[in-house]
Amino acid sequence: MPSERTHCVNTGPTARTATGDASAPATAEGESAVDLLGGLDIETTDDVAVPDRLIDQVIGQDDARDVVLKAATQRRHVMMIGSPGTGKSMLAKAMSQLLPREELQDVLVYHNPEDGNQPTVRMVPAGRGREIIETHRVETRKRGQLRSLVMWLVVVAVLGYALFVAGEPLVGIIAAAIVFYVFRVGGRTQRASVPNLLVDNGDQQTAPFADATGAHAGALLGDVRHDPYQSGGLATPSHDRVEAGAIHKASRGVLFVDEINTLDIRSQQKLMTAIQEGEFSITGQSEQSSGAMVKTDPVPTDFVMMAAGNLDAMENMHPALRSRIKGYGYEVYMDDTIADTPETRRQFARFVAQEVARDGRLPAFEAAAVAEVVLEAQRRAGRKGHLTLAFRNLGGLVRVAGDIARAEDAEYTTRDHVLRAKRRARSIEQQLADQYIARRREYDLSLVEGSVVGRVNGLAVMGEDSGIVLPVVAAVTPAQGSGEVIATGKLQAVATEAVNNVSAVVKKYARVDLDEMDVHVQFVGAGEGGVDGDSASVTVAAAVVSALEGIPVDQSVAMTGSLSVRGDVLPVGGVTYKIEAAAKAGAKTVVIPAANAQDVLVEAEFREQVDVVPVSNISEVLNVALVDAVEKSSLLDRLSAYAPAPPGRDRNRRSGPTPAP
Ligand SMILES: Nc1ncnc2c1ncn2[C@@H]1O[C@H](COP(=O)(O)OP(=O)(O)OP(=O)(O)O)[C@@H](O)[C@H]1O
Repeated sequence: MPSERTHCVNTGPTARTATGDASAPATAEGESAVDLLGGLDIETTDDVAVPDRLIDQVIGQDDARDVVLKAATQRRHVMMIGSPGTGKSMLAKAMSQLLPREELQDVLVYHNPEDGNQPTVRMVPAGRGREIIETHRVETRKRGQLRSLVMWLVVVAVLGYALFVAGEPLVGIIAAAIVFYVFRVGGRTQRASVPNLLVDNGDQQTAPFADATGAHAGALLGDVRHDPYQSGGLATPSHDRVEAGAIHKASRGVLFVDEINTLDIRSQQKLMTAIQEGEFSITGQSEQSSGAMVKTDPVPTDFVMMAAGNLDAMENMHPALRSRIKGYGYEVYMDDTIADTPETRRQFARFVAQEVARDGRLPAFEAAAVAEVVLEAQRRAGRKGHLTLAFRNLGGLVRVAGDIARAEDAEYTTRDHVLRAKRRARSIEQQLADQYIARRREYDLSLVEGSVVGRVNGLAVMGEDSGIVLPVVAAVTPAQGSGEVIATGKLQAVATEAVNNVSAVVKKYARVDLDEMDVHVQFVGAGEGGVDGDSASVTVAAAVVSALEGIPVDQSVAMTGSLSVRGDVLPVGGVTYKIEAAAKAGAKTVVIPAANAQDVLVEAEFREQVDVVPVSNISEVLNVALVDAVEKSSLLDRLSAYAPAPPGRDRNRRSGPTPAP
């Protein structure tokens, strides 16, 4: 639960302008921390008010928020589909705060004297369950004490009679043992009269929230424990062995199941029954267990279901379960990004304050540190004019920065802490990519100087956020029969696809018939991962054309882009990370699809290192990548008839510095 905070600054549109170092430029584009905070007048996140209700803490996801608010009043189910860490479980918890608490009940399970294997169930208002149990316990204790007293009196009487009157000590001991046993067995009947408090809502401040993500059948549906002592009066009464499942604990509250498709089919079917009937009997889940004999009366399962997952989850979940949720509720797709406006920036400042409050140990963030988080949110969005909504990862950055500050006993988390955290909180893929780049340097695989025929520095993405330079080498030889595409390594399919994409373009202008040539393509140093045939197609095309025409490629140029059969360069993903990888590897120019120009948000340190050239068609790519030669002019002339380059763009007149983010 979020801690309550003093309300100091309204993160709404009326906030004033900040003072102090927050007004210093924080980005190369000259945006000050104040701008990056949407004009917020704060020194640290201590000055930012954190709302009490979770639903008010949710940033972005307007559709999902509306749905949750609506579903809470109507008690409808919700299915949320979207990327991890965008707030699905947060919204589910928020829903539990919105549902009325007054209706909560406790559930008690009683021994059934007529059939010990069918315990009876009773519902009482929340909090009453504990009172009932306590009353029963006190009564049982009193009766037990009286019983013990009586038992010891009888034992003493029996022993006394046997010893002093009958003179038969052995008979007396046996008789006393029988008395002792009879009283013990009787005592068990007394224990059986104490009910089992199956669902205890006594302390619930809000409607319950049960997270059944990855739960096994017993945890989801309830279970009856196995009893190894089933004879000799030692058995535990069956009602005492009954355990509630998440579906019972969530009754009148929220049952949250993330990655819903990972629940086994049988559990999904039972879940459906629980949703439909609003009650579900508890029985032992293991057929070999003595618990399997036991089945309680139905226990209420009147919960609101909040299911979540990614798109795969929706495809793989039981269709009937999906239709049940859909039929009695809403489906909502989570947003990945949100428009970057002063208002959303202020909300991001609140996000940092929320995470600091939630963690409870992190030093508050200075305004400039918050601005750096907003910058990172811009970068991670991968779209110009947007901020990422992948808050779990962004929260990770906040925590690492705060932890660094804490380790240094700093009073506040500063911009420098955030910058260091960004380096430290690299994903596995980023770490791998850096190792990969270092290793390639060692083996001299990264060639970023001079010119080579048929070799082009392509760019690829590992994971979601790590670029690598992936050179493509092509050679063209006359074919024995009809020409083939031959790729070395495991990337035959990728290479064939890329060459097929470019062959239409090549055929139009080439002086040789590509069908009569074998095209050899090699992705240098690539494993299976990282290479997406589509985004490599411009690279493959440039390598093949260079090899066909014998014109060297400038190795300081790296490129990415997808090629249409008409020769247009189409947008691809991960351009920012690719540009950064090219800069790290030492490239001087990066060719990207013009349509991606607005997505570029390169870290300041790389901005001066590379010249980014947005292009729209293959002739522009070749114009930039091929070194000046007579053959090049002839090639470009032939190409211009097919895919004319925009006027004024030639190798000596590139588009200038990195486009502003
Ligand atoms: N929209 C949001 N607004 C504010 N904070 C958020 C938002 N989304 C996520 N967070 C923060 O990130 C944390 C993790 O988010 P949450 O667990 O809700 O993600 P999720 O979508 O359920 O992810 P997963 O599907 O991986 O479980 C939250 O506890 C919260 O601190």
